Amino acid sequence: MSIEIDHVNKHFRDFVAVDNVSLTFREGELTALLGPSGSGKTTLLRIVAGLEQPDTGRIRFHGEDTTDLHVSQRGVGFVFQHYALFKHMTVFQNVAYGLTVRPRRNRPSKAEITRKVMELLSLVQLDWTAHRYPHQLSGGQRQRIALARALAVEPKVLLLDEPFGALDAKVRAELRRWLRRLHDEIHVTSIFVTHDQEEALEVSDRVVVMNQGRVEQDSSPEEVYDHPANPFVYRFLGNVNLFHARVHDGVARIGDVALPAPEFEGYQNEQGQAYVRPHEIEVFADRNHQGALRAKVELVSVVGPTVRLELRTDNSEDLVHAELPKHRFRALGLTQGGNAWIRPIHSRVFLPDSRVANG
Ligand SMILES: Nc1ncnc2c1ncn2[C@@H]1O[C@H](COP(=O)(O)OP(=O)(O)OP(=O)(O)O)[C@@H](O)[C@H]1O
Repeated sequence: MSIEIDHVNKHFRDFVAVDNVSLTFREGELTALLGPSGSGKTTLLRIVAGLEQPDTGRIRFHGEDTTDLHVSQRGVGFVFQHYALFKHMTVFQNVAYGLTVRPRRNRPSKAEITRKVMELLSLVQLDWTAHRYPHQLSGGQRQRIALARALAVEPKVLLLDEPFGALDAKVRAELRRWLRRLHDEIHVTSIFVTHDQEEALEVSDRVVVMNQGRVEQDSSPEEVYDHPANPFVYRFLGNVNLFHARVHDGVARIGDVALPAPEFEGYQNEQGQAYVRPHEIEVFADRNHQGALRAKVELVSVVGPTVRLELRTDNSEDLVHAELPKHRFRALGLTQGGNAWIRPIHSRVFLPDSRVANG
């Protein structure tokens, strides 16, 4: 079931929560809606679900206009961050709930419900918890049961709003890999709201980046990370260093370093900003590298196999963040408080009016 959001607007008093958004979610795809708090992700998801009405614009499921359909008629399944299971019901009863409350004529037989619930519980790998109560499960297990419950009614569309938001980092990471594998099995069109860029990049087929109610970028996870559409997306998807750059005839110059910027072929002497990720900064222990800038190592932090450095160049107020493998750091013999030489090896330049190119 594909979903189409067509020129949707939503205001709360004079606050614009969703600003003229048009998106198409393809059948069977898992899409992440990614953005900072307050960017309108949840509001958009609620509009798709039918829990909220848009001021203007239409929602279509598989080409059919559902804008005025009640939530119960849209065939959507939900999992929310705090989607509490019914405490007084066992896991089995929770998952069976959506089927047992159906009117008699649509209700499957008892045997059929049992078969279906057990099938779903084994899909989420929790069939052994069928007779437990929610308080006897971990947070991660509860969210998997919430997902099984959402799937029990065979939704055409699955909507997940920060489903792992309340869990600790390790469980979160495990569950998102699990969700990816599960989605590969069931292929239901799914929209997943998150403000965690790593989660979005790892789980989804497609990432929609939102900011202030608008869509900033709509592409594959690789594209969003490797080719951010604008400075907002660049900053939102991880740490970044900014350098002044002069763009001239397909070349971006950061100090004495010249980096190819073929998209700026034909541009003359434009001033822009070069965005350089910490792992795109080369670090040396000596000065014999063309164009390298001298910097003082202000902070060294070791994070597992990676070393993060904070450096200050002679003529910059801003710190430069660099990241390198621990073995490389050791081989260089750098020390906190000592000198280093740094050189950007890749950048993406944005001109002040947001004209874009790769370096
Ligand atoms: N019912 C409401 N009444 C008034 N303002 C609302 C209402 N619902 C949402 N908003 C506002 O609309 C904006 C967008 O909210 P929304 O929940 O969609 O953002 P979000 O991107 O999902 O953020 P978060 O990640 O914090 O949940 C917020 O500023 C919020 O305060």
